[in-house]
Amino acid sequence: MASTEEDGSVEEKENNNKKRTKSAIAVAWLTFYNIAMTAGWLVLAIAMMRFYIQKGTHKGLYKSIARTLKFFQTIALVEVVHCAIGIVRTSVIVTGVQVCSRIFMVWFITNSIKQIQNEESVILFLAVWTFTEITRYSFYTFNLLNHLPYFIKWARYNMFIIMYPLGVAGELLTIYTALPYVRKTGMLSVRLPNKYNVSFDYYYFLVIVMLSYIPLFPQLYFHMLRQRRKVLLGEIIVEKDE
Ligand SMILES: CCCCCCCCCCCCC/C=C/C(=O)SCCNC(=O)CCNC(=O)[C@H](O)C(C)(C)COP(=O)(O)OP(=O)(O)OC[C@H]1O[C@@H](n2cnc3c(N)ncnc32)[C@H](O)[C@@H]1OP(=O)(O)O
Repeated sequence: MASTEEDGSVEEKENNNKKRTKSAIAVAWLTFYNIAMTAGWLVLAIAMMRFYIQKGTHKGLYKSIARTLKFFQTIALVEVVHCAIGIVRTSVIVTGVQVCSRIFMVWFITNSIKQIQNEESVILFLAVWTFTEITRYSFYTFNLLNHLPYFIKWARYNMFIIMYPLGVAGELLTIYTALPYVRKTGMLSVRLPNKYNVSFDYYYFLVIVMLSYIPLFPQLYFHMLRQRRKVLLGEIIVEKDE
């Protein structure tokens, strides 16, 4: 009996150690990831500001930062994996919609349709994304290091109230501007007849994507409002009790 209890406690200790090691690895990875992403988006912010100051126009700005943008935005797919394996407490669906819609904007709209790259709406969503991501990743980094300045927390859970609609406006305007080019060129579309007997019209697909913002965006926005209430108002209640 004594030996079983002893075994049990050894096993328990081993399990606890494993859990601790796993979470330490997860914390180390997330810290590295968030620092790298903060740096990446900071590089983008500086590159955009430098371009504008030097050239005095936004024309050509997208092209100058395209590579860095594609790299850091595509890497964000890792965040869906973070949720799926449970190292961050966020919904796979919410994160998936957020990340995939961004990747879609970058690769299948802005990168594929050169004629729209100099539109003001592109600069609008780029500026909004950049500000949001610098705030978000630095929030996660400082939070993981247990040294979170209040202004970063405040910015993370307040700025989205304006930034989210602005970013979405920039994205929708960009897709809208792309529609005539897509229709004219028939890009990424599959016409009948063909040997697989399938057809796909990218123009109508984009119309559906635009319409899908109507049910999906409010869900993301209300998710963030709930997070805001949890983090900001929750903390106020705790402070009052203390
Ligand atoms: C095929 C084509 C498909 C097209 C589909 C089209 C439809 C699309 C419709 C909508 C489109 C939206 C487009 C987006 C536009 C913009 O981004 S505009 C710019 C403004 N944007 C924002 O403000 C973004 C706001 N959104 C987000 O922050 C996220 O994307 C999120 C997923 C919604 C965030 O939510 P969540 O992670 O749940 O909230 P948090 O409070 O930040 O975190 C919760 C907990 O998880 C921890 N955590 C999360 N990530 C990390 C991490 N990287 N590292 C460490 N920790 C992390 C976080 O600390 C929290 O933990 P706890 O404190 O323990 O709760």
